[in-house]
Amino acid sequence: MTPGLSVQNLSYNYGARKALDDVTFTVEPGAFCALLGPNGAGKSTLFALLTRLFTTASGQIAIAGHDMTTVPRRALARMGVVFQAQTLDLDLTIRQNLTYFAALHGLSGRDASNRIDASLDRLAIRDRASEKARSLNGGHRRRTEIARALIHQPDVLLLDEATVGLDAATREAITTHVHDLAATDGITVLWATHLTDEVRDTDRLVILHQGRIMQDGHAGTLRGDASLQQHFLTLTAKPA
Ligand SMILES: Nc1ncnc2c1ncn2[C@@H]1O[C@H](COP(=O)(O)OP(=O)(O)OP(=O)(O)O)[C@@H](O)[C@H]1O
Repeated sequence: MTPGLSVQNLSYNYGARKALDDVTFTVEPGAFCALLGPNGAGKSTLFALLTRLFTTASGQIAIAGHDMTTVPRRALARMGVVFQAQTLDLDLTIRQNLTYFAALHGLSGRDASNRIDASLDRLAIRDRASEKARSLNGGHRRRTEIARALIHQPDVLLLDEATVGLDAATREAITTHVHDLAATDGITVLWATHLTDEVRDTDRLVILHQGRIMQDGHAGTLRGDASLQQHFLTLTAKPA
């Protein structure tokens, strides 16, 4: 079966600093994969490579079977992205934000508006569609960004620290929404975080530390009898 996401032997340096060192993992279609790493692990660098903000001659990336180096437009077309930094136009309504994004993907008219409605429904925020983004709280802004990332019906959804700055209840709600996108809609999800409470035992888990993959498997199996928090701290603890 073609993986939803495939990363093979990916390395990246900032000058002399190695940010990613021979990173290899694949995510099966429709799986929720948590990419867990402390600050500086290399998650943002990996996202920059996955979204082609950066390119590297070292290693391969494929999105739903499309190679990022040889057919980048096809690969990018199959991907939805939610970046760490907020990217809505606060002076536009939710619907206007999504319509603008749809147009960038060549979608307009009834097709665009049907897809926008479906995406807003998926994140349970259609009733807020005519409000300006500025009037929404952080959780609803994030939901809008996730809805926007779904308009072109991607196979793979990448989220980089999507819950940053949100309170515990809102983090839980967003995490649940995104788990549902994998479980119900069959979207392959890569969820980058440094927060162990966002990872469920049934999730696929890739632990990244200092640019290298430390562990890759089922979260529940990897943590064993320890809490994931304890397990993660033991793996990534810096020597005093
Ligand atoms: N522009 C840059 N120049 C030099 N080094 C950098 C640059 N950007 C990142 N790094 C270094 O590369 C490593 C990986 O950084 P990266 O931002 O990818 O990690 P991260 O896991 O996303 O961390 P965070 O959660 O803090 O964003 C770190 O050691 C960081 O200091």
